[in-house]
Amino acid sequence: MTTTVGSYLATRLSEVGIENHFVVPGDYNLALLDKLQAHPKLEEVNCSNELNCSFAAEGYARSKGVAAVVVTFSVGAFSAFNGIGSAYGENLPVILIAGSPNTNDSIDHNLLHHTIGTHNFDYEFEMAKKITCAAVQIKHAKDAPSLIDFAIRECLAKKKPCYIEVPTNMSTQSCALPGPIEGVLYQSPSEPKTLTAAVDAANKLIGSRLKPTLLAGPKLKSAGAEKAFLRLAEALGCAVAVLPAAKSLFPEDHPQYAGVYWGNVSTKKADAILQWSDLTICAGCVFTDYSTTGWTSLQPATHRIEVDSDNVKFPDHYYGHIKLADFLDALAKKVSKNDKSVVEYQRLRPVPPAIKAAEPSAAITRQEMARQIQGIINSKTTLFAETGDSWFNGVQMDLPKGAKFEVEMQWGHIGWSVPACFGYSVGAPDREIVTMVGDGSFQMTVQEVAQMIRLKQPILIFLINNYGYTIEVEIHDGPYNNIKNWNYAALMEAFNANDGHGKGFQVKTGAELSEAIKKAKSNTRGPTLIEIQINRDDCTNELISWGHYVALANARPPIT
Ligand SMILES: Cc1ncc(Cn2nnc(CCOP(=O)(O)OP(=O)(O)O)c2C)c(N)n1
Ligand SMILES: [Mg+2]
Repeated sequence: MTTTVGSYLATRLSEVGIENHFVVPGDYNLALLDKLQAHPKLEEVNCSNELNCSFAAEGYARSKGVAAVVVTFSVGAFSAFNGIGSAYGENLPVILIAGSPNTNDSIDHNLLHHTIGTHNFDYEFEMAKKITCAAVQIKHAKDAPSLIDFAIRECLAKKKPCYIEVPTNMSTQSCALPGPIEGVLYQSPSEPKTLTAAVDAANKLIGSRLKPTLLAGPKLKSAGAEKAFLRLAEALGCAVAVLPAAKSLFPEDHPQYAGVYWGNVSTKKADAILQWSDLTICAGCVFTDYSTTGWTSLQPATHRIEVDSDNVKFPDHYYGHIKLADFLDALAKKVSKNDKSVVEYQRLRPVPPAIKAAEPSAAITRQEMARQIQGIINSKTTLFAETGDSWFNGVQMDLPKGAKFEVEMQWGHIGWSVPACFGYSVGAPDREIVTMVGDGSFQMTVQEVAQMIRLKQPILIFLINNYGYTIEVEIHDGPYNNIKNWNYAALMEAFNANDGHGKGFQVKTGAELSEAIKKAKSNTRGPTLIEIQINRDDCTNELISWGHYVALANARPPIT
């Protein structure tokens, strides 16, 4: 009894939890697409192009935990590489599957279409190795089971993308049947002796400091350590802040929550309490020029314990092969309560300003826009914040219990949010998705709104039209930040054609915005795009300040 390479791959994708795979067909992957589509528990989702396809898979992995994107050789894969770069930087297990030339062609020394016109067809595989944790080429059917299992196992264990190249004449070839999926899912546990040593060292250091705090980072999610982090927070009883890319990973209605720590553009005075603290346990944190506001907010190493996905770093010790959740849980069982930082935080916590509704007929402002968006966020909302001033508007939103926040701050590809929220929604149709995206970003990946119409997704898109690349303006302005304006709301008519239910509104006042939001709420058969026209310089003061420090960091002279 045997199976085929294509069916083997389909079985494995389904067994790891994938129900929808994102595709753009091409002659090198058609036979494979047939095999995937034939699987009773797999349903393909078509995308408009491979860039959006890879971002849709990246978004699906955010809601489902793992994703697959299937493209054709070179012309497809090269665009998909961008979303794979995002998955790598954002720690998301996305399986990139690329159709490739017939295995006889390299032997016959043929030149082929969809290649760079040489006899070497391995360049894509070589490139994929650089941006994935595992890359395999299936050149012989008998190797398919081991190669597919290896690539998927690495992808899931490391929470990084992998690459599986399937020649066009391989999908229908016979190969051995798959064994239990446990052989792919198995991951070695934390090394017990090292775990105990690290927890004892942490407990001792925490006990030696007066006012410890906790900082949540984005890797908490990929490590599945959010609950363990909450347990440690409640065992220690200290103030808890989150990095911007970790917003919503700790409940914002929790009495210990102290805001988003982002240097001098932090929310709720998170920067004050962390700078007051003499030790911060940083769990799953990623400190970059953007997340530290141009390196202005990184605490001294002597004040940090850095708990990463599989290791713990102290100022003077390193402990490897420890899973993040195991360490947090074991430490939660050891630490004594020390609530000094949360007591101090009660003194520092700013009273939220009461933002009054603007004059309904006045020209809409960013502040009025943010006030009204805040008003629709509920426990079922997943808020997507695109690169741009949307980052700062999004980070400042208060999230009720259950609300989630998605941002792509590591890779930062403008336009990510449109295909990503589309893919996320395929994986989590019960979530109410609200996306904040600027006009410049929207122009990059707008086509996937048409796919939202096709799948009747009631996604609400706030398109902030400030007539250009405002985030870039605040970092470093020039003529290149001016873009051609579109009639964005009118796009929905074009995308609907004769069978769609997408709605588009252009709003210039607070009254028009609240009316458009009402109509969006009743549009359950498709997406609603609300284009909000605001002044080019009407941005958050946080963007201006952050942009200033990032520009300074970019401008550092070369070290001679
Ligand atoms: C693929 C890609 N290309 C260029 C950039 C650089 N960049 N980052 N932000 C921007 C402008 C974003 O403009 P918008 O979306 O209009 O956002 P706002 O800041 O709200 O105006 C650029 C051009 C980028 N981040 N990603
Ligand atoms: Mg803009």
